[in-house]
Amino acid sequence: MSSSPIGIFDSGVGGTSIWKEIHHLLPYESTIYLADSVNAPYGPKGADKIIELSVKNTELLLQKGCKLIVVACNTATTNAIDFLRTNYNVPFIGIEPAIKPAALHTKNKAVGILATHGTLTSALFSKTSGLFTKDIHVIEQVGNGIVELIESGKLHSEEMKTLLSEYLKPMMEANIDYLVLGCTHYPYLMPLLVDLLPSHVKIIDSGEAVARQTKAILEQHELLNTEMAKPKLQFFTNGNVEVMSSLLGQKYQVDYLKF
Ligand SMILES: N[C@@H](CCC(=O)O)C(=O)O
Repeated sequence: MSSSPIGIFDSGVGGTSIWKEIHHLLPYESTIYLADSVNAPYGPKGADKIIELSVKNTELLLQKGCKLIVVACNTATTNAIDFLRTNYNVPFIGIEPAIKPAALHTKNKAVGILATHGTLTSALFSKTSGLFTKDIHVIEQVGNGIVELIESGKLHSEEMKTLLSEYLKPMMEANIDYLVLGCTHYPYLMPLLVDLLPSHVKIIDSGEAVARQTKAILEQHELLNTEMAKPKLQFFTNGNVEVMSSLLGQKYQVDYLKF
């Protein structure tokens, strides 16, 4: 039904960066967001476990009546979206690292990508990357520890700055002019990254593209909400409510839910 909510899930709070883009583009759509923080990070887990967790989140969103599901997690998309699309009869929107625009626009022919182990080792990522980066130096970096720090409320910590400096060093040495953020937690690092990187480096993520794709698929299925009324915005976490509230902004209510 077109008035039903859009369901969104991530391994934790990171996907709220995608929720913000979706809500900005589609302000009349009701949404239900699930942060599976108790199981974060998904990145180091094997594909079978990531599929199992994605199924659990999907089934809960479907029980809550969602008309479309956004997998607001690169790791879950690259490992589980094919399984979800095959097994559930609802449209799914996924998110993948924006390697294509970076590869098309880099002048230095050098692009950095920061993502999880699960994303960088996935078949879907190697396929996309292989298609667009033949003559480009791609510096891949696993963001070990970043998601854990964000999930524990240490976004602006010294530990985070130290980790990021270490991860960006080889990229700066290779003179990258694009940095691709391949994890939905990472847009929250933007102020830190801007401080650490030279000003000519462009930092890109896929958030806006996901919002546009969500709109296009809703239109295609005639599922766009036609009522211009105040939407119902629900946020659930099985982890720390305060951490999520501080990232999202205090005007939104976050509830604890065991799932
Ligand atoms: N939100 C993350 C998941 C990170 C993790 O749980 O390791 C992503 O987009 O990949």
